[in-house]
Amino acid sequence: MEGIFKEKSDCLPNGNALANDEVKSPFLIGVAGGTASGKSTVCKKIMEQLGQAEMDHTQRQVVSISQDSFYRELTPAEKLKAQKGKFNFDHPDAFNEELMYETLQAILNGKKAELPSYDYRTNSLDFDNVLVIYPADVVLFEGILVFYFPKIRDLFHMKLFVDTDSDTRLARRVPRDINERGRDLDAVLTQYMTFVKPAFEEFCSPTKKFADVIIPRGADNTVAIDLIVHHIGEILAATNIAQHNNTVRTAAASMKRDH
Ligand SMILES: Nc1ncnc2c1ncn2[C@@H]1O[C@H](COP(=O)(O)OP(=O)(O)O)[C@@H](O)[C@H]1O
Ligand SMILES: O=c1ccn([C@@H]2O[C@H](COP(=O)(O)O)[C@@H](O)[C@H]2O)c(=O)[nH]1
Repeated sequence: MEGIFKEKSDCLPNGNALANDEVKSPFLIGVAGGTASGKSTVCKKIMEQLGQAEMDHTQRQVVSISQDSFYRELTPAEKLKAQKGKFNFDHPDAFNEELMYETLQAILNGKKAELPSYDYRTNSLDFDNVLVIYPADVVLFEGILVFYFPKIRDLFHMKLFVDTDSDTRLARRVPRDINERGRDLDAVLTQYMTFVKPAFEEFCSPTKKFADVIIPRGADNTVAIDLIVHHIGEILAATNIAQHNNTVRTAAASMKRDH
């Protein structure tokens, strides 16, 4: 997975072109929670309420990325295990921690990043479907273990934990994995009891204590989402004012120089 980062944001295609060496360092929000707790749905709602969802992705001020893009590539033997539902995708070792850290660092340094999507049917990264992350003002990073790795946890400016009861999560995971991830009922339940539930208790649930905001009931919690959206809106407004002031300063300096 070489070449994930592109050069500095001078290649930014939207109107927010950066002046000279100015770096667009985003506000990074981590969104953790158990499987099927509603992490992606919460991120989607936040994007929608900020008017970002319908925007072309090159123009967005808020972008959402998933920890699934950082599953490490499996050896042939591990692939065989995964196909039989016998590989533990809920253990921290299933992720490429170093790449995740470097990528988030690069994004924080205003670089464009290209992330593969994840194909749950083949248990592998899909480099034909790449999500290009342009420098943004707010970046949401969601996944089951985004608060597990201390080095990564320390990068977040704000940490949210989506706290949905485990029966509800299982009831959502079963139809989702069958309909969207190509699994059968038996495999979903066996994987859940063998790996997903024990790993949630050992690795994911203990990270709730690191959260700044816990969102009970996930996307149903409209009050919590409204408060978070309001906070992000204030960050974006402050960024826009700072960018405007910077543009005015640069224009004034260049007029003075030309004079
Ligand atoms: N509040 C909700 N009410 C009903 N279904 C939901 C709700 N939130 C999520 N879902 C459904 O549950 C499944 C998992 O949600 P998702 O947001 O993908 O969870 P996660 O990203 O935590 O795995 C999806 O099929 C989604 O449509
Ligand atoms: O190949 C794979 C990779 C991951 N999983 C399961 O996915 C969830 C994490 O995704 P959520 O959207 O947060 O549910 C994790 O619990 C893994 O068990 C998989 O089944 N196969």
